[in-house]
Amino acid sequence: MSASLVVFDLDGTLIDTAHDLVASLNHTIGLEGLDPVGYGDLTYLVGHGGQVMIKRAFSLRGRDITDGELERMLSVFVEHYAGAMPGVSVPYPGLIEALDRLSGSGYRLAVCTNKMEGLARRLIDGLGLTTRFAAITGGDTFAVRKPDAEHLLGTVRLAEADPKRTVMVGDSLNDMLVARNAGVPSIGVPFGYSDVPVAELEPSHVVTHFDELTPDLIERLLAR
Ligand SMILES: O=C(O)COP(=O)(O)O
Ligand SMILES: [Mg+2]
Repeated sequence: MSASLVVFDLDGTLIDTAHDLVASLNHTIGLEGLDPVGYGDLTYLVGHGGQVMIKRAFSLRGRDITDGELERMLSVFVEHYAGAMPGVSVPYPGLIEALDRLSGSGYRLAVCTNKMEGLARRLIDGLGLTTRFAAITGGDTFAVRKPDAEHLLGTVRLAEADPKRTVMVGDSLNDMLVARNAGVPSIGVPFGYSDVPVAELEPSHVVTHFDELTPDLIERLLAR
């Protein structure tokens, strides 16, 4: 039988990255004289990769940005963010226990994030979590990214698992859409960076704490 897989989004799902993202973004846009963004802005800014985050921060402040400026700002951001990693970013409560529980029951685990793969790997590595994952893919791993089904299906292939035995866990619209597009059940978490309540994104199921993420729940969703 081919392997079963639980795929996690990164920012706002596995790891609370809010403080470090805000610090590095504000460092970056501050160089251009923009007023800092706050934690409340992350629901609009995060989930589509670094470029979109910077572009949206500029638009929040009513400023246009050229492609050349964007490229320069992105490298400033990446250098600052990568240099501080893992900073004060931490796994959400109960995550490690949930990963232990799922691995212990034979599930493979993977990460599918729109963060650049290099940043994602550095963060996951800095938190000592790399060996837990059969695959880690980012917004620049494939030619497409979430919500394109191929980002998730490519992650499943790298993890050598069965898409029919895969569940996606995420905090935002792109996570629910990629799951739907790939034909896999989704689990929403309410503690991330969605701009609407996660239930409104119509995941197959919502867990409010990782204590609720059990092999039994995964099997119930796969049986539907
Ligand atoms: O916007 C990003 O950089 C990534 O966000 P994600 O991990 O929620 O996909
Ligand atoms: Mg997310």
